[in-house]
Amino acid sequence: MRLGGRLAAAIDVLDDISHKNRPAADALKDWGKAHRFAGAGDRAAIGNIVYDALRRRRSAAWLMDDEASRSIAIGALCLEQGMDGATINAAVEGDQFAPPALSQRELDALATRRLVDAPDADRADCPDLFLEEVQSGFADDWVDELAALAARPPLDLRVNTLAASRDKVLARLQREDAVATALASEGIRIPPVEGSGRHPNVQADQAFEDGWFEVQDEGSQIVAELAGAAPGMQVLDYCAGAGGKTLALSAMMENTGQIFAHDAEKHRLSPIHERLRRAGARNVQAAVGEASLEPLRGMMDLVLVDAPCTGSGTWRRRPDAKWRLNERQLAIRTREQFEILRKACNYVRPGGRMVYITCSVFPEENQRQIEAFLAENPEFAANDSESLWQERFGETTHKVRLDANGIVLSPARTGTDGFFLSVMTRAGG
Ligand SMILES: C[S@@+](CC[C@H](N)C(=O)[O-])C[C@H]1O[C@@H](n2cnc3c(N)ncnc32)[C@H](O)[C@@H]1O
Repeated sequence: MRLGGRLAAAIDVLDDISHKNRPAADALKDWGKAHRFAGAGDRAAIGNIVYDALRRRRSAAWLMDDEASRSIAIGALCLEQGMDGATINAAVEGDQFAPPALSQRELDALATRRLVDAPDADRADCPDLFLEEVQSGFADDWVDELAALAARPPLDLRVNTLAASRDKVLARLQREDAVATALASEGIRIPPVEGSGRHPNVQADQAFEDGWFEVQDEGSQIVAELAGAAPGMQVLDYCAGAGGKTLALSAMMENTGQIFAHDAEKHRLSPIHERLRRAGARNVQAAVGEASLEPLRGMMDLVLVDAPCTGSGTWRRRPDAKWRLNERQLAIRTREQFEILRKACNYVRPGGRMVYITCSVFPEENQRQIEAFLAENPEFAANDSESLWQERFGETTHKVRLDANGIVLSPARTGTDGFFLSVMTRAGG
């Protein structure tokens, strides 16, 4: 397929997403099924236009002075792939599968409008509903932070030290421009894709099957490191899900001690068994439902709460979720998070730690939850964020946002997805 056909396909997919309010991955999958002739390169190129248009929906619409699917797809080609109206028109000329060439009105908009002149919320590609949240979280940096959350993400891997070393994995992935991550001690980064390219399918490599690495954003690796799991500990991973953090903790504990991987929903936990097998992790047992945890009350050195959240910190990877999120969903998540904190804290032993994590950048899900929890539970106190960071990452504090009750990671500061972490210690012990 040429650019014109890819652009037409991306516009169809964007229409499908917006008319049916459905996830981008589902719409792309359906398009692929209905167009089996399209090769992997075409699918990747179409996916890039769709995801770029969703990440940069407001800025692309501003540039084109119109918010239709066609306009945001063309705007995304200009913003992310450095094209202009004349280049696009030259590429679609004579292509029967292409959408109509850019009109004079569209060419004029592209020629005269510059993103630096756009209103802040457009430059930030932020939904109006959540402007207050991000402004209160990021203060003067909110436009830069949200713009970074609208950029293409890298592909990050965590080396499983139970099976390989970082040097070994780096050597294996030499051809993929893989480099060691700046902060996470076992992380490897493959840079964001350029143009119509795609990331390598690292999960098809034998090294993945042999358990050498997992796909995990560097931010997720950093918060797992800051949780402070150590060999021999008794750990409850209260919201273990598919086990991304569980696997990181297991390696940090060198396969010793015990991790109870719990989730309220059995189907959420089910992928963990295969992942544990591949990683060679032997210090983890799965636990479904609160009743199974009764014997652990007051016994855990560490309770990890990787809470269900809006995922606003992962908008680079799931930009469609950014536009689907509403205030009701945020309210449901915050209620759940507080209830989970109330329950999970019962398993911490005197002198033990509870670690609260979200992949959200909204203070409502982060700092305010911790303030409310600490006010209700005076036997818990937040650990000092600066010492926590420095113990693990030395003097690199300029890169990270340190609040009284927690640490915030973000694409603009730490080059990671957005994450929040708070470590709280229970009195006694
Ligand atoms: C952010 S995800 C966990 C991701 C996982 N820790 C990882 O690193 O891959 C949150 C998980 O919390 C679970 N959850 C939701 N409500 C819960 C509750 N009341 N108790 C325990 N787990 C819950 C969800 O099923 C979901 O799997």
